[in-house]
Amino acid sequence: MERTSVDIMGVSGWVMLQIAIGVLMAVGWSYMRRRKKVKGGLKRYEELPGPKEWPLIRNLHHVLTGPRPQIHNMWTNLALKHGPLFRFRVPFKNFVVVSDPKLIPAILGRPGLPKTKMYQLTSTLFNPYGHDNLFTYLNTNEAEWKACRKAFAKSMSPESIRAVFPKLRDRSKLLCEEVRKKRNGAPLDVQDAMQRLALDMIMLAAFSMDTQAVRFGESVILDSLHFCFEDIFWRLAMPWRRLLYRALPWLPSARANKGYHDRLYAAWGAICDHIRTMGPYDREDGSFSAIIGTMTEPETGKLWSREKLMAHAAGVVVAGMDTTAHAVAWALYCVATYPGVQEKLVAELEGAGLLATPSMPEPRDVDLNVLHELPVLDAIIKESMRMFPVGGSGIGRYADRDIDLGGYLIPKGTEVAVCLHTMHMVPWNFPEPTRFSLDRWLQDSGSGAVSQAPDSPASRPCAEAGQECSSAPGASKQAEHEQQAAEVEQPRDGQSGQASSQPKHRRDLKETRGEALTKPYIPFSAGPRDCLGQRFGMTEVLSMMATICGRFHLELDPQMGGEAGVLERQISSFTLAVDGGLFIQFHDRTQVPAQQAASAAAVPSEAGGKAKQQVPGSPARPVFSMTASSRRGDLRQ
Ligand code: HEM
Repeated sequence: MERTSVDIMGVSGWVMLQIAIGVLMAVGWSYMRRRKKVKGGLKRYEELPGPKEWPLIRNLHHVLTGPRPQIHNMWTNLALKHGPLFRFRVPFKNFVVVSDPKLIPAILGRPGLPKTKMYQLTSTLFNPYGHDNLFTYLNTNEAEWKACRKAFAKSMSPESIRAVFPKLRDRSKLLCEEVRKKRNGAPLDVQDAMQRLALDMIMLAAFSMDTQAVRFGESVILDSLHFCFEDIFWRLAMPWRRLLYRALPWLPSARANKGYHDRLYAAWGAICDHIRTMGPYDREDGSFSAIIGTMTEPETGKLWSREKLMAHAAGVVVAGMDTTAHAVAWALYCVATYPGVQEKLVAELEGAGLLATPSMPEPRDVDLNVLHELPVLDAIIKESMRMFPVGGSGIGRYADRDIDLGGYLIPKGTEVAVCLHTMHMVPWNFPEPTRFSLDRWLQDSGSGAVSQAPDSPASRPCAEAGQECSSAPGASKQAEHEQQAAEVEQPRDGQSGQASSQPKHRRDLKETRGEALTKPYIPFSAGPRDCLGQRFGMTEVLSMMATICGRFHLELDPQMGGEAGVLERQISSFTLAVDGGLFIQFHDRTQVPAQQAASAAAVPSEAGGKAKQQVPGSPARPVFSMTASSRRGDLRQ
């Protein structure tokens, strides 16, 4: 058949014209839509600064390069290049990364943004039934999150902490005895040792259960947790892994995977049984067991099911153990590594009667009041949590609607990351951010005595929020309960028109809270989803540090390769950690050689600065460790 001149490859000119018009209309519609959205003066997401994209994979190469997952460093380095608000895209996911404190209220405040779905990936750690817990609920408007947050907050009150404090202190002393007996002077993996101590502490405080992990025997919870954490990361990298295990359950790795998960769930189950057998509980009992053991379903009034109890009990153990352990491990690293820091701390502990010496092998017991009077220790912990925030790689939120962030229109569906490491390590938030400096947190009265600077970046947010969280573990925190309750009961956006009906102190809290949210120092996050256990966690960290540093002189083990070696081996895991272990030598102060004691007594005027050089090639010592990576070996088989 003869074709007309406008026939192209068998398609008539008329059809071609219609397609062309269709394409033009689609382009025009999308252009108009964008124009309409950016009408309010907002710029488009695509206009945000950000790293150069490659075809198809976009920015994925940034994640895939490098020997270890160091998401925190990646975000910080990109922020240094592209500024406090930048875009980052991988196939099928758009991110925006924020390190401008002024933008935090829109993300972490109220109404703020919900947590990203990534949090729910961790639910396999807590129970096999898919129940959520405080950590994995995505939205602050979920009734269950509100009820749990309000109820659990009671167990973190100053009175509850005071009641369990002797147990916490005695457990730190037990760890010190074990190390003295078994590993004096030998390299100790402080990540492992502090996980053992933090596990014992949370189990004793929350459930009155004694896991005796500090005895350095086998720990089912720690071993299984390490494996199950790793499984989550492997599932992210290889989403088909779970299906493969289901399809081929006889594979050795599938069997190992199931075995570790089963053992973990059995351990959580044992906690639930213990909670139930300890009941019935007194109405006045503020312990975590009592609170969680009496939680009921709002519809039926029945006690929580065992499965749900398991999700929440496990959630508190996991959230409270790994974070505290790594916070202490990093603080010990700072004491052992940065010049002048240990000497300043020793002088302070000696002044408070907390230093062991050959003539006084058992120093005074740490108590809550004395912990409050140790500004140098407090500053060390704060500075260490600034440079090494354990929730380092980020607080993940999700734009559930189009939002205005810093004058840019962030489209619905974008992942919004507030990386704590980036917040703390960029010069627009902290001058000379890579320098470890206690002076950020201390003021000198002129007489040589130091105290906490009243407007230090840490004290401001807590004091203003009425929390006194990180600096005053034993202080009276009047109205805290009401505040915690107010947080979950009242919206904080000031839009609801309910403000005038609230009691005055609640309104004050609400007003100051907004400002506190714009502070750059947020190791415990900020806003309604900030850390539930921060008061308890800081009490643990302070008492562990005072007890350990009062009894041991610390030295970073030469195998770590000094500061550079440690920084190179950092990994963004559930918490910011050191791959392969963080080895520090613990030298008993009651037997410190004379020459070391003399150097410890010399207090330099300025603590901080660059790390000491380690002596290479020191003699090999027995290594006391059950490091994450040695456990990881199983998984790679
Ligand atoms: C020094 C120790 C600790 C640090 C640095 C820390 C840090 C954090 C951070 C950054 C978050 C926010 C996580 C996110 O949104 O992605 C968080 C949440 C949480 N933390 Fe902690 N934490 C510590 C100790 C504890 C302790 C001891 C407990 C319990 C006893 C605890 C329980 C929780 C819970 C339940 C949440 C979730 C709260 C919610 O979403 O409503 N934490 N923590």
